[in-house]
Amino acid sequence: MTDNKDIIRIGKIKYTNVWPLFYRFPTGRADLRDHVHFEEQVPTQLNRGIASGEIDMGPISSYAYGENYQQYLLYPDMSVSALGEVKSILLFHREPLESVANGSIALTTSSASSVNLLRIIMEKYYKGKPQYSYAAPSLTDMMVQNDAALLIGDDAIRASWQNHGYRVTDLGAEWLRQTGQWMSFAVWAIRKDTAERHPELVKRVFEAFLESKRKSLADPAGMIQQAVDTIGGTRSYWEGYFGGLCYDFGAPQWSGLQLYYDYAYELGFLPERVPLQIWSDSGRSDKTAVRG
Ligand SMILES: C=C(O[C@@H]1C=C(C(=O)O)C=C[C@H]1O)C(=O)O
Repeated sequence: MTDNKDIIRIGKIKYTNVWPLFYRFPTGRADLRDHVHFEEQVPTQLNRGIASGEIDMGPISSYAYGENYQQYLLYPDMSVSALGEVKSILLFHREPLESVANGSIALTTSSASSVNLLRIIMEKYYKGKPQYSYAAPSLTDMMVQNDAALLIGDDAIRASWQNHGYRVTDLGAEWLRQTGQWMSFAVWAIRKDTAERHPELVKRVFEAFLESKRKSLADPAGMIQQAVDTIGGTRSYWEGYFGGLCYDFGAPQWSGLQLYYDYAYELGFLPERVPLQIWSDSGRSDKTAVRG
């Protein structure tokens, strides 16, 4: 039985990319209604919130899991991943990447996974260490004093619709080109102490997320219309956007993400090799599969 006092604080990424996992989440269901509370923020805020314990679980930057994996487990079967083009992880630049690699890049303050994916790509494949600075996500302002700008999420989507005249590199496509691998940008992390304290509720929330994913992807019309109404663009744009992302998290995604962590470790961004600790429905960490 779920204790009446049980409540789980769930982070929600403030971008359209996570909608399938939330759009049909059965928030009003009797066994969830008083037990889940959502906090909507950009990824870097959620990364900090879950690390400090203000949030119990939810999607965070995959890089943030790597920084603090000792404290977390990962739900299987849910992520924001792509094999190739993402459409919302975009580097805008004036010159070819070979020259950007020795130039200056403005980075959105909302990202951790994509920022470090960019650093990996620059160092490993373009042999460069550009000068990085953080900036608010405005393409026009970021390009005033820089050779390139990294945007993610809806900021990247909106910028891609501007008549900006820059070259655009989709980092998911570039990662696939260089490695042949998947990339997972967001993973669903649960604090281990939460999984231990509320095993039943953590299982119920897992099933609720999967229900939302299944229903949203099977019948995406309402979600797509809401994206058109709130962000803009056409129905066919959003069909292509949601269709190009993958919300699964299994062996193919694990292998791409493990390579990303291995490179981040090799280049000295992360202090240790990162194991993928997957939650299993006992909710107990001692029964949890460890990969990597
Ligand atoms: C696909 C995306 O993935 C995101 C990128 C993240 C990051 O770079 O840290 C974190 C979560 C995801 O929302 C996107 O934002 O468009």
